[in-house]
Amino acid sequence: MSPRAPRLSPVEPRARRVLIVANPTSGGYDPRRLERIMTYLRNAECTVDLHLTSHAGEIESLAADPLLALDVLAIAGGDGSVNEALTGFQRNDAPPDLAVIPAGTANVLAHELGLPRRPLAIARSILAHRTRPLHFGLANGHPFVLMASAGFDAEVVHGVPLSLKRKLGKLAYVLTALRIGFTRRSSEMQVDVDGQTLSGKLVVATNGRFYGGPFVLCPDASVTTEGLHVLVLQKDDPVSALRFGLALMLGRVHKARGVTVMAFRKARVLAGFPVAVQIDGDPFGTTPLDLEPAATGYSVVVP
Ligand SMILES: Nc1ncnc2c1ncn2[C@@H]1O[C@H](COP(=O)(O)OP(=O)(O)OP(=O)(O)O)[C@@H](O)[C@H]1O
Repeated sequence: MSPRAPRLSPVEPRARRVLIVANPTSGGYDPRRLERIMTYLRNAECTVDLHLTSHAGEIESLAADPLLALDVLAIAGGDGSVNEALTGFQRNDAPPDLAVIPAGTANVLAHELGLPRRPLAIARSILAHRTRPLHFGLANGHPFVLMASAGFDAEVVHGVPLSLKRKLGKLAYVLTALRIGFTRRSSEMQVDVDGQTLSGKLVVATNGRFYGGPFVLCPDASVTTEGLHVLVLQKDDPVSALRFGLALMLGRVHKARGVTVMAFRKARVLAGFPVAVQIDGDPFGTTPLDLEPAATGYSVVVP
């Protein structure tokens, strides 16, 4: 028996044409969950298609297609897959609204937007088609929806083997941090923030509140509000890293000793020799790093 169609009031706007693009390699990919979402949508007379990616970069190309003719492009994947969609939208003059079906390793954006995980609730929110602006930042001109950072955490993102990430999920990051944390060479970075110069060992430009899942990094930030914040951490030795890690788990890292937090419009991160950079949980080369908010946001479906 097919699942019951979600009920909507007649006045609510409806999504009628939906394309779900799923990354089958993402951490929590579940084809049965997608099937159920599609059944709910079809029962509510919505035209829905499913496209499974076969390689990285495919979501970006699809999202850039000006002939998509969709109400909603729903990305079933993690934060990296959503990042690809935003990158594609940058080249699309009339992008559809974005929806996110959370299925990644950390899914920070799902926490930011308070997205549901149950298929019926996801289908309901897509059908109801209530949207908010999704603001994002630019790192060397490339979109990031959650954060861009340089230093130890980016080295971990660069160093975590994909097979370990698939097998252990978030634990793979902890093990990689322990593996490299005691032997790495730390580097001092200079951060020029709106004309002010700071220095530190780890620099995180964040568009949202959360980091690494449900952990609050910057309570004043929100992906649905314009603007970015930067956190500069003065130390990254193993003891300090542990202290900051514990503060993060308690949602107090922004108040920790040795951490500077500020809202900014333009920032530039420089180092004596190249330091690893990550955006939205994926490797993104090395410093220098130019950071700024994007001029406009895209519409994203919210519950
Ligand atoms: N079919 C595919 N094969 C290989 N890589 C893909 C494919 N489709 C998308 N990708 C890439 O996989 C990267 C990671 O995927 P995604 O973010 O969806 O999952 P994740 O890594 O488990 O989650 P998270 O980013 O939350 O940690 C994306 O940046 C995307 O470019």
